[in-house]
Amino acid sequence: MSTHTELVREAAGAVIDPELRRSLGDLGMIGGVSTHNNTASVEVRLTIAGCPAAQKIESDVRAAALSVTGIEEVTVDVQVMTAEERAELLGRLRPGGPKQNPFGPGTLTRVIAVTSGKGGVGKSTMTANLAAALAQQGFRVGILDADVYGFSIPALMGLAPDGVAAKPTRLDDMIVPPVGHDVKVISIGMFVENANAAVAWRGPMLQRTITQFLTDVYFGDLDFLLLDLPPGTGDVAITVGQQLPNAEVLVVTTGQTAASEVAVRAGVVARQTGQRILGVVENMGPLVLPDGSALALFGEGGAETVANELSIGQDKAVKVLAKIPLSLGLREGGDEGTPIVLSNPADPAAQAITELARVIAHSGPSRAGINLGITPA
Ligand SMILES: Nc1ncnc2c1ncn2[C@@H]1O[C@H](COP(=O)(O)OP(=O)(O)OP(=O)(O)O)[C@@H](O)[C@H]1O
Repeated sequence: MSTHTELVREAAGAVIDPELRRSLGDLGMIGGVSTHNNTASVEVRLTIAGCPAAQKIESDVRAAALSVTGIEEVTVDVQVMTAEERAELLGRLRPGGPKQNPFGPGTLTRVIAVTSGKGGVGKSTMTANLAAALAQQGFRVGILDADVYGFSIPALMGLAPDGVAAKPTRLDDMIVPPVGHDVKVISIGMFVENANAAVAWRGPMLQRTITQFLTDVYFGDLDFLLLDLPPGTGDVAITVGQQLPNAEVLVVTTGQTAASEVAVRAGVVARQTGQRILGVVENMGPLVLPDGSALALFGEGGAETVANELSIGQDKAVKVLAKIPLSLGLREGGDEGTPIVLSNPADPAAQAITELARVIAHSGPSRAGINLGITPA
Protein backbone atom coordinates (compact mmCIF):
# COMPACT_ATOMS: atom_id res chain seq x y z
CA MET A 1 0.00 0.00 0.00
CA SER A 2 1.46 3.36 -0.92
CA THR A 3 1.75 6.04 1.73
CA HIS A 4 -0.65 8.12 -0.30
CA THR A 5 -3.33 5.47 -0.07
CA GLU A 6 -2.83 5.15 3.68
CA LEU A 7 -3.11 8.91 4.12
CA VAL A 8 -6.30 9.08 2.04
CA ARG A 9 -7.82 6.17 4.01
CA GLU A 10 -6.93 7.90 7.27
CA ALA A 11 -8.38 11.25 6.16
CA ALA A 12 -11.60 9.71 4.82
CA GLY A 13 -11.89 7.51 7.91
CA ALA A 14 -11.71 10.57 10.18
CA VAL A 15 -14.82 12.13 8.59
CA ILE A 16 -17.65 12.19 11.14
CA ASP A 17 -21.03 10.71 10.21
CA PRO A 18 -23.42 13.65 10.79
CA GLU A 19 -26.12 11.48 12.34
CA LEU A 20 -24.26 8.76 14.21
CA ARG A 21 -21.58 11.22 15.32
CA ARG A 22 -18.78 8.68 15.01
CA SER A 23 -15.97 8.54 12.47
CA LEU A 24 -16.58 6.66 9.21
CA GLY A 25 -13.48 4.60 9.99
CA ASP A 26 -14.93 3.52 13.35
CA LEU A 27 -18.24 2.74 11.72
CA GLY A 28 -16.67 0.54 9.06
CA MET A 29 -18.03 2.80 6.33
CA ILE A 30 -14.83 3.18 4.33
CA GLY A 31 -14.43 0.36 1.79
CA GLY A 32 -11.68 0.14 -0.80
CA VAL A 33 -9.25 3.04 -1.20
CA SER A 34 -6.75 3.39 -4.01
CA THR A 35 -4.52 6.13 -5.38
CA HIS A 36 -2.74 6.62 -8.66
CA ASN A 37 -0.45 9.61 -9.14
CA ASN A 38 -2.58 12.61 -8.07
CA THR A 39 -5.96 10.83 -8.13
CA ALA A 40 -7.71 8.93 -5.35
CA SER A 41 -10.70 6.64 -5.34
CA VAL A 42 -12.62 6.03 -2.09
CA GLU A 43 -15.48 3.61 -1.58
CA VAL A 44 -18.02 4.71 1.05
CA ARG A 45 -20.42 2.10 2.39
CA LEU A 46 -23.58 3.83 3.62
CA THR A 47 -25.75 2.17 6.24
CA ILE A 48 -28.91 2.30 4.12
CA ALA A 49 -29.96 3.20 0.59
CA GLY A 50 -31.27 6.76 0.41
CA CYS A 51 -29.41 7.72 3.59
CA PRO A 52 -30.38 11.39 4.17
CA ALA A 53 -26.80 12.24 5.11
CA ALA A 54 -25.37 10.70 1.90
CA GLN A 55 -24.59 13.97 0.15
CA LYS A 56 -22.87 15.48 3.15
CA ILE A 57 -20.83 12.32 3.74
CA GLU A 58 -19.80 12.18 0.10
CA SER A 59 -18.69 15.82 0.00
CA ASP A 60 -16.88 15.55 3.36
CA VAL A 61 -15.02 12.43 2.17
CA ARG A 62 -14.06 14.19 -1.06
CA ALA A 63 -12.79 17.22 0.86
CA ALA A 64 -10.87 14.98 3.29
CA ALA A 65 -9.18 13.07 0.45
CA LEU A 66 -8.33 16.33 -1.34
CA SER A 67 -6.68 17.60 1.85
CA VAL A 68 -3.95 14.98 1.39
CA THR A 69 -0.93 16.66 -0.17
CA GLY A 70 -0.52 15.63 -3.80
CA ILE A 71 -4.14 14.49 -4.31
CA GLU A 72 -5.94 16.65 -6.85
CA GLU A 73 -8.75 14.47 -8.11
CA VAL A 74 -11.08 12.24 -6.09
CA THR A 75 -13.73 9.73 -7.06
CA VAL A 76 -16.14 8.76 -4.29
CA ASP A 77 -17.91 5.48 -4.98
CA VAL A 78 -21.05 5.34 -2.83
CA GLN A 79 -22.25 1.83 -1.99
CA VAL A 80 -24.67 0.44 0.60
CA MET A 81 -23.75 -2.01 3.36
CA THR A 82 -25.00 -5.56 3.17
CA ALA A 83 -27.50 -6.66 5.83
CA GLU A 84 -24.68 -8.57 7.58
CA GLU A 85 -22.38 -5.54 7.61
CA ARG A 86 -25.19 -3.40 9.02
CA ALA A 87 -26.02 -5.97 11.70
CA GLU A 88 -22.35 -6.03 12.68
CA LEU A 89 -22.32 -2.21 12.89
CA LEU A 90 -25.48 -2.12 15.02
CA GLY A 91 -23.91 -4.69 17.33
CA ARG A 92 -20.91 -2.43 17.78
CA LEU A 93 -23.06 0.66 18.39
CA ARG A 94 -25.10 -1.15 21.00
CA PRO A 95 -22.68 -3.32 22.91
CA GLY A 96 -25.43 -4.09 25.47
CA GLY A 97 -27.61 -5.46 22.65
CA PRO A 98 -30.91 -4.13 21.31
CA LYS A 99 -33.83 -3.14 23.57
CA GLN A 100 -31.56 -1.99 26.39
CA ASN A 101 -32.07 1.32 28.12
CA PRO A 102 -28.57 2.82 28.40
CA PHE A 103 -29.72 5.50 30.86
CA GLY A 104 -30.80 3.24 33.73
CA PRO A 105 -28.98 2.67 37.02
CA GLY A 106 -25.20 3.03 36.77
CA THR A 107 -25.31 5.25 33.67
CA LEU A 108 -22.68 7.96 33.40
CA THR A 109 -25.18 10.24 31.63
CA ARG A 110 -26.89 12.87 33.73
CA VAL A 111 -30.59 12.67 33.02
CA ILE A 112 -32.45 15.90 33.67
CA ALA A 113 -36.22 16.02 33.45
CA VAL A 114 -37.40 19.57 32.86
CA THR A 115 -40.81 19.83 34.41
CA SER A 116 -43.48 22.37 35.21
CA GLY A 117 -46.85 22.24 36.85
CA LYS A 118 -48.68 24.05 34.11
CA GLY A 119 -48.16 24.59 30.39
CA GLY A 120 -46.81 27.72 28.78
CA VAL A 121 -44.27 28.68 31.45
CA GLY A 122 -41.36 28.12 29.06
CA LYS A 123 -40.38 24.53 29.85
CA SER A 124 -39.59 23.65 26.21
CA THR A 125 -37.80 26.95 25.59
CA MET A 126 -35.69 26.30 28.67
CA THR A 127 -34.94 22.70 27.60
CA ALA A 128 -33.85 23.76 24.10
CA ASN A 129 -31.66 26.63 25.28
CA LEU A 130 -30.15 24.67 28.13
CA ALA A 131 -29.28 21.81 25.76
CA ALA A 132 -27.71 24.20 23.24
CA ALA A 133 -25.75 25.97 26.01
CA LEU A 134 -24.44 22.65 27.40
CA ALA A 135 -23.47 21.48 23.89
CA GLN A 136 -21.69 24.78 23.31
CA GLN A 137 -19.79 24.23 26.56
CA GLY A 138 -18.45 21.01 25.02
CA PHE A 139 -20.84 18.44 26.48
CA ARG A 140 -22.52 15.66 24.49
CA VAL A 141 -26.22 16.35 24.78
CA GLY A 142 -29.49 14.73 23.77
CA ILE A 143 -33.12 15.78 24.18
CA LEU A 144 -36.05 13.41 24.52
CA ASP A 145 -39.28 15.33 23.86
CA ALA A 146 -42.36 13.46 24.95
CA ASP A 147 -44.53 16.49 25.63
CA VAL A 148 -47.68 15.37 23.83
CA TYR A 149 -49.41 18.65 24.46
CA GLY A 150 -46.77 20.76 22.78
CA PHE A 151 -43.88 18.92 21.15
CA SER A 152 -42.15 22.10 20.17
CA ILE A 153 -38.56 20.91 20.57
CA PRO A 154 -37.90 20.08 16.85
CA ALA A 155 -38.89 23.62 15.85
CA LEU A 156 -36.95 25.21 18.71
CA MET A 157 -33.83 23.26 17.67
CA GLY A 158 -34.12 24.18 13.99
CA LEU A 159 -35.29 20.70 13.00
CA ALA A 160 -38.70 21.62 11.62
CA PRO A 161 -38.16 23.80 8.59
CA ASP A 162 -41.56 24.64 7.04
CA GLY A 163 -43.22 23.42 10.23
CA VAL A 164 -42.61 19.73 9.54
CA ALA A 165 -40.35 17.91 12.00
CA ALA A 166 -37.31 16.15 10.52
CA LYS A 167 -37.74 12.37 10.41
CA PRO A 168 -35.22 10.18 12.20
CA THR A 169 -33.32 7.62 10.11
CA ARG A 170 -34.16 4.00 10.84
CA LEU A 171 -31.40 1.40 10.78
CA ASP A 172 -33.31 -1.85 11.13
CA ASP A 173 -34.76 -1.60 14.67
CA MET A 174 -32.54 1.31 15.67
CA ILE A 175 -33.71 4.93 15.41
CA VAL A 176 -31.04 7.53 14.66
CA PRO A 177 -32.07 10.95 15.99
CA PRO A 178 -31.64 14.10 13.90
CA VAL A 179 -29.05 16.55 15.21
CA GLY A 180 -29.84 20.25 15.71
CA HIS A 181 -27.24 22.71 17.00
CA ASP A 182 -25.04 19.79 18.06
CA VAL A 183 -27.84 18.20 20.09
CA LYS A 184 -29.39 14.81 19.28
CA VAL A 185 -33.13 15.26 19.31
CA ILE A 186 -35.96 12.76 19.41
CA SER A 187 -39.55 13.94 19.66
CA ILE A 188 -43.06 12.57 19.51
CA GLY A 189 -43.55 15.28 16.88
CA MET A 190 -41.28 13.26 14.53
CA PHE A 191 -43.64 10.27 14.61
CA VAL A 192 -47.16 11.69 14.43
CA GLU A 193 -49.02 12.82 11.34
CA ASN A 194 -49.96 16.23 12.69
CA ALA A 195 -49.82 18.35 15.81
CA ASN A 196 -53.27 17.20 16.96
CA ALA A 197 -52.60 13.50 16.60
CA ALA A 198 -51.07 12.75 19.97
CA VAL A 199 -52.89 14.96 22.43
CA ALA A 200 -55.48 12.30 23.23
CA TRP A 201 -52.84 9.78 24.21
CA ARG A 202 -53.43 8.16 27.55
CA GLY A 203 -50.84 7.19 30.12
CA PRO A 204 -49.98 3.67 28.87
CA MET A 205 -49.30 4.86 25.32
CA LEU A 206 -47.08 7.62 26.62
CA GLN A 207 -45.29 5.18 28.88
CA ARG A 208 -44.66 2.84 25.93
CA THR A 209 -43.38 5.69 23.79
CA ILE A 210 -40.94 6.92 26.42
CA THR A 211 -39.72 3.35 26.98
CA GLN A 212 -39.28 2.85 23.23
CA PHE A 213 -37.39 6.14 22.90
CA LEU A 214 -35.03 5.03 25.67
CA THR A 215 -34.35 1.59 24.17
CA ASP A 216 -34.51 2.08 20.41
CA VAL A 217 -33.01 5.54 19.87
CA TYR A 218 -29.26 5.60 19.35
CA PHE A 219 -28.05 8.54 21.43
CA GLY A 220 -24.51 7.16 21.78
CA ASP A 221 -22.48 8.30 24.78
CA LEU A 222 -24.08 11.38 26.29
CA ASP A 223 -23.06 13.65 29.12
CA PHE A 224 -26.60 14.99 29.45
CA LEU A 225 -30.00 13.71 28.38
CA LEU A 226 -32.69 16.37 28.85
CA LEU A 227 -36.31 15.27 28.99
CA ASP A 228 -39.17 17.54 27.97
CA LEU A 229 -42.24 15.81 29.34
CA PRO A 230 -45.89 16.81 29.49
CA PRO A 231 -46.61 19.01 32.47
CA GLY A 232 -47.83 17.45 35.67
CA THR A 233 -48.88 13.92 34.69
CA GLY A 234 -48.38 11.20 37.26
CA ASP A 235 -48.14 8.42 34.65
CA VAL A 236 -45.10 9.95 33.03
CA ALA A 237 -43.47 10.69 36.37
CA ILE A 238 -43.90 7.02 37.32
CA THR A 239 -42.35 5.85 34.04
CA VAL A 240 -39.41 8.20 34.50
CA GLY A 241 -39.04 7.05 38.12
CA GLN A 242 -38.97 3.40 37.02
CA GLN A 243 -36.84 3.67 33.90
CA LEU A 244 -34.57 6.52 34.94
CA PRO A 245 -34.22 6.31 38.70
CA ASN A 246 -31.21 8.63 38.60
CA ALA A 247 -33.13 11.41 36.84
CA GLU A 248 -32.81 14.86 38.35
CA VAL A 249 -35.74 17.20 38.07
CA LEU A 250 -35.49 20.85 37.10
CA VAL A 251 -38.72 22.62 38.02
CA VAL A 252 -39.68 25.59 35.83
CA THR A 253 -42.16 28.14 37.08
CA THR A 254 -43.00 31.79 36.58
CA GLY A 255 -43.25 34.36 39.33
CA GLN A 256 -47.01 33.92 39.38
CA THR A 257 -48.58 32.29 42.45
CA ALA A 258 -50.84 30.04 40.36
CA ALA A 259 -47.87 28.70 38.40
CA SER A 260 -45.78 28.15 41.50
CA GLU A 261 -48.49 26.22 43.33
CA VAL A 262 -48.81 23.66 40.53
CA ALA A 263 -45.04 23.58 40.10
CA VAL A 264 -44.74 22.48 43.75
CA ARG A 265 -47.16 19.66 43.01
CA ALA A 266 -45.11 18.54 39.99
CA GLY A 267 -41.99 18.53 42.17
CA VAL A 268 -43.71 16.50 44.86
CA VAL A 269 -44.92 13.90 42.32
CA ALA A 270 -41.40 13.63 40.90
CA ARG A 271 -39.97 13.11 44.35
CA GLN A 272 -42.61 10.51 45.24
CA THR A 273 -41.49 8.51 42.21
CA GLY A 274 -37.90 8.55 43.43
CA GLN A 275 -36.39 11.44 41.48
CA ARG A 276 -34.07 14.05 42.96
CA ILE A 277 -34.95 17.74 42.65
CA LEU A 278 -32.04 19.53 40.98
CA GLY A 279 -33.45 23.01 41.55
CA VAL A 280 -35.98 25.60 40.48
CA VAL A 281 -35.88 28.09 37.61
CA GLU A 282 -38.07 31.17 37.52
CA ASN A 283 -38.86 32.09 33.91
CA MET A 284 -40.53 35.15 32.42
CA GLY A 285 -39.05 37.46 35.03
CA PRO A 286 -39.19 41.28 34.83
CA LEU A 287 -38.88 42.77 31.36
CA VAL A 288 -36.49 45.72 31.17
CA LEU A 289 -38.24 48.59 29.37
CA PRO A 290 -36.52 51.17 27.14
CA ASP A 291 -36.58 53.74 29.98
CA GLY A 292 -34.66 51.30 32.19
CA SER A 293 -37.59 50.45 34.45
CA ALA A 294 -38.63 46.83 34.92
CA LEU A 295 -42.07 45.38 34.31
CA ALA A 296 -42.80 42.21 36.30
CA LEU A 297 -45.59 40.96 34.05
CA PHE A 298 -45.87 37.60 35.80
CA GLY A 299 -44.98 38.76 39.30
CA GLU A 300 -41.88 37.70 41.15
CA GLY A 301 -40.86 35.25 43.83
CA GLY A 302 -42.60 32.14 42.49
CA ALA A 303 -39.34 30.20 42.40
CA GLU A 304 -38.54 30.97 46.05
CA THR A 305 -42.01 29.78 47.04
CA VAL A 306 -41.49 26.53 45.12
CA ALA A 307 -37.95 26.00 46.47
CA ASN A 308 -39.06 26.67 50.06
CA GLU A 309 -42.02 24.32 49.85
CA LEU A 310 -39.94 21.57 48.26
CA SER A 311 -37.28 22.00 50.94
CA ILE A 312 -39.67 21.19 53.79
CA GLY A 313 -38.56 18.00 55.51
CA GLN A 314 -35.47 17.61 53.30
CA ASP A 315 -31.87 17.34 54.53
CA LYS A 316 -30.67 19.69 51.80
CA ALA A 317 -32.56 22.82 50.82
CA VAL A 318 -33.81 22.99 47.22
CA LYS A 319 -32.20 25.98 45.48
CA VAL A 320 -33.39 28.56 42.97
CA LEU A 321 -30.80 28.01 40.24
CA ALA A 322 -31.69 30.83 37.85
CA LYS A 323 -34.08 33.64 37.05
CA ILE A 324 -34.67 34.20 33.35
CA PRO A 325 -36.13 37.55 32.31
CA LEU A 326 -38.81 37.99 29.69
CA SER A 327 -36.98 38.50 26.42
CA LEU A 328 -38.23 39.27 22.95
CA GLY A 329 -35.06 37.69 21.53
CA LEU A 330 -35.64 34.44 23.43
CA ARG A 331 -39.10 34.12 21.90
CA GLU A 332 -37.90 35.11 18.43
CA GLY A 333 -34.97 32.68 18.63
CA GLY A 334 -37.48 29.94 19.41
CA ASP A 335 -39.62 30.88 16.43
CA GLU A 336 -36.57 30.91 14.15
CA GLY A 337 -35.14 27.62 15.40
CA THR A 338 -31.89 29.03 16.77
CA PRO A 339 -31.65 29.10 20.56
CA ILE A 340 -30.76 32.60 21.72
CA VAL A 341 -27.82 31.28 23.77
CA LEU A 342 -26.20 30.70 20.34
CA SER A 343 -27.58 33.59 18.26
CA ASN A 344 -27.32 36.41 20.80
CA PRO A 345 -25.33 35.35 23.86
CA ALA A 346 -25.31 38.95 25.13
CA ASP A 347 -29.09 38.97 25.65
CA PRO A 348 -29.83 38.95 29.41
CA ALA A 349 -32.01 35.82 29.08
CA ALA A 350 -29.24 34.07 27.11
CA GLN A 351 -26.68 35.02 29.74
CA ALA A 352 -28.89 33.70 32.53
CA ILE A 353 -29.45 30.37 30.75
CA THR A 354 -25.75 29.98 29.86
CA GLU A 355 -24.91 30.56 33.52
CA LEU A 356 -27.61 28.04 34.51
CA ALA A 357 -25.93 25.48 32.21
CA ARG A 358 -22.61 26.14 33.96
CA VAL A 359 -24.16 25.79 37.41
CA ILE A 360 -25.82 22.51 36.42
CA ALA A 361 -22.65 21.14 34.83
CA HIS A 362 -20.74 21.82 38.04
CA SER A 363 -23.43 20.51 40.35
CA GLY A 364 -23.26 16.93 39.14
CA PRO A 365 -23.67 14.01 41.47
CA SER A 366 -20.32 12.63 42.58
CA ARG A 367 -18.88 9.97 40.30
CA ALA A 368 -16.70 8.68 43.12
CA GLY A 369 -16.96 4.92 43.49
CA ILE A 370 -18.47 4.42 40.02
CA ASN A 371 -16.67 1.71 38.08
CA LEU A 372 -15.73 3.25 34.73
CA GLY A 373 -14.66 -0.10 33.33
CA ILE A 374 -11.17 1.21 32.64
CA THR A 375 -8.19 -0.89 33.65
CA PRO A 376 -5.15 1.20 34.61
CA ALA A 377 -2.11 0.44 32.43
N1 LIG B 1 -38.33 34.30 29.05
C1 LIG B 1 -39.17 34.40 28.02
N2 LIG B 1 -39.38 35.57 27.39
C2 LIG B 1 -40.24 35.69 26.35
N3 LIG B 1 -40.95 34.66 25.85
C3 LIG B 1 -40.80 33.46 26.44
C4 LIG B 1 -39.90 33.25 27.54
N4 LIG B 1 -39.96 31.93 27.88
C5 LIG B 1 -40.84 31.36 27.03
N5 LIG B 1 -41.35 32.26 26.18
C6 LIG B 1 -42.36 32.07 25.14
O1 LIG B 1 -43.53 31.57 25.80
C7 LIG B 1 -44.21 30.61 25.00
C8 LIG B 1 -44.36 29.31 25.78
O2 LIG B 1 -43.08 28.75 25.98
P1 LIG B 1 -42.83 27.20 25.88
O3 LIG B 1 -43.51 26.59 24.70
O4 LIG B 1 -41.38 26.98 26.05
O5 LIG B 1 -43.58 26.76 27.19
P2 LIG B 1 -43.93 25.31 27.74
O6 LIG B 1 -43.97 25.45 29.21
O7 LIG B 1 -43.01 24.31 27.17
O8 LIG B 1 -45.36 25.11 27.18
P3 LIG B 1 -46.09 23.74 26.79
O9 LIG B 1 -46.19 22.97 28.05
O10 LIG B 1 -47.37 24.22 26.24
O11 LIG B 1 -45.19 23.07 25.79
C9 LIG B 1 -43.37 30.46 23.74
O12 LIG B 1 -43.92 31.27 22.74
C10 LIG B 1 -42.00 31.00 24.13
O13 LIG B 1 -41.29 31.56 23.04
